[in-house]
Amino acid sequence: MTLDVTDLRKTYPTGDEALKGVDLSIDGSETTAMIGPSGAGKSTFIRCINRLTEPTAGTIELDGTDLIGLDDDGLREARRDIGMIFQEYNLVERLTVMENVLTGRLGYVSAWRAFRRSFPPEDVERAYGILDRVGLDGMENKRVDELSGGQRQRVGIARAVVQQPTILLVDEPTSSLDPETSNTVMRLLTEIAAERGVPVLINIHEVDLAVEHADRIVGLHDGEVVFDGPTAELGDDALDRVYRGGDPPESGESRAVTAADDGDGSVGDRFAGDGVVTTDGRTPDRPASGGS
Ligand SMILES: Nc1ncnc2c1ncn2[C@@H]1O[C@H](COP(=O)(O)OP(=O)(O)OP(=O)(O)O)[C@@H](O)[C@H]1O
Repeated sequence: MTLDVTDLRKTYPTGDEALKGVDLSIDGSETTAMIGPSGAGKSTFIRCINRLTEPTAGTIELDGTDLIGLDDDGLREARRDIGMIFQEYNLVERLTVMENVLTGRLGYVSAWRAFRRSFPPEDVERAYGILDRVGLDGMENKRVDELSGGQRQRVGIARAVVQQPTILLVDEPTSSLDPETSNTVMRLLTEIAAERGVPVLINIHEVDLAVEHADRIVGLHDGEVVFDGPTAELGDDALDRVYRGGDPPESGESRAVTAADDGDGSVGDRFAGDGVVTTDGRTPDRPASGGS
């Protein structure tokens, strides 16, 4: 699977230029974390890829197919390949865990089956297997409004994975969760993606989580990529550019110091989001609990 995004631009009708020409290529099965302050354009970028938001200009090629040129049928088919996991889970509250997970198969069943929510036995079997993998075995008949935040996000992961996507796009998966649950969800997400050989792109505020779980970091600032490199190369210069703005490095200049050069603690300990310096790695405005 290869995702090739070229010169992606999005200007909202309000005049907000959320993306100002973003280039990004993802292939293989690496985990890429997209970091950046609030308003940098992270959500807009992910939403443009599966056209929940219409881009203003640019190309988005998934295995050579330009998603921007697709009509409704083409888009529906292409979206099967893109598993989405959302910040607020986007589950149907009054439905059970199993019913929510099976909505991941809606793109594969006929219209009448979709209408009746009637799924072939192999889909149900696949859903059981994935629920087991995300640690929700035995919970398939619970309504999702009875679950904790961490459990809901596991349902969100299972729903995306049952779809058998070729890429996973994840928008702020942990922003409603406490730090420990956030860590568990990130680990689950990256392990499952690796097991299935699927690349994953995760928007995330918390730099400490990005550094711990991602192979590659893309830093957005004000709609532009200001850092793109292996996680080990994310250092102070790069974080300054991402969170405080500033000129991109001149050619020939080292793009970043290594995290190992930081001296008094990890990168994530000092930049937990939006440039706020903390000592415990938490994003200060994150809710204290979400449960697991
Ligand atoms: N529907 C919209 N209409 C108008 N402007 C929007 C809309 N959605 C986002 N924007 C603007 O686009 C810019 C990028 O927003 P976006 O939500 O993509 O950033 P973000 O990096 O995901 O931020 P956060 O981390 O807070 O979610 C911001 O200036 C925002 O105000």
